[in-house]
Amino acid sequence: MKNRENIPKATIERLPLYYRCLDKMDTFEDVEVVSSKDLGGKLDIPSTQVRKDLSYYGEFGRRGVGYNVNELKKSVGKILGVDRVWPAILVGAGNLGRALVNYKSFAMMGFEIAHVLDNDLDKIGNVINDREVKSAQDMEKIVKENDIKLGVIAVPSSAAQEVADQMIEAGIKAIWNFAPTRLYVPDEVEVKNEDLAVGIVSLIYHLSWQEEMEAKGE
Ligand SMILES: NC(=O)c1ccc[n+]([C@@H]2O[C@H](COP(=O)([O-])OP(=O)(O)OC[C@H]3O[C@@H](n4cnc5c(N)ncnc54)[C@H](O)[C@@H]3O)[C@@H](O)[C@H]2O)c1
Repeated sequence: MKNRENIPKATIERLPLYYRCLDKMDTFEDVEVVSSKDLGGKLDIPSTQVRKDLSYYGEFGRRGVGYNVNELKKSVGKILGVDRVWPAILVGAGNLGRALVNYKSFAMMGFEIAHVLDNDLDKIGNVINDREVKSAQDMEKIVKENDIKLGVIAVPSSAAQEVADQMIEAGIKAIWNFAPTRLYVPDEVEVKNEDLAVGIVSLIYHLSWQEEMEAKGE
């Protein structure tokens, strides 16, 4: 395998797509062997790119035969680290937080929201998908006792930085941030921002552009 630092970001971002596709073929479609052309075809990725992406991590499959789906799924899962389930804390048991805690398929992606925290006394003690909402004041204790590295932020933007700081202080190393705000974190902490509004605004942009074209008769 190449030094991980030299692997292009785009390759790393395609790996979860390969993994999800291979998992679907393996678990639900009973596919045993797949070619790079067929795998790429399902994801709109050229076969040459599929082979190049995988070649960064080793030699998989056999020329002219293809990849064993189950073996490649396991290998890609191991590379991604989803061959085990990473426990996470989620802070903010509001509308979005509840939806995330109720989502059942995160385990397949290698993580589980193991603890839910909030600072609202009316929410602390409530149960969401078998998890009791705990006080955000207990964050450090929960993170340390359970050796948790992953945190999910589902609080309003105004509270997101404060929550991120608390998470980092407690020992969290990677943050999945749903608050539409930039977080300032030390270099060793990884942040993935999930700004849902950006997706819908770009769709609206296309709709309004189409309407403008229709109005002009183009
Ligand atoms: N609801 C959605 O569909 C949606 C979509 C996109 C983005 N978001 C973003 O997700 C975040 C949450 O949205 P929501 O609709 O669930 O809001 P919400 O008001 O329903 O829930 C926020 C929760 O965070 C808790 N909270 C606030 N400050 C806290 C703190 N310092 N420590 C611990 N808990 C704290 C509140 O008590 C509340 O339970 C927001 O940043 C929002 O912009 C939400």
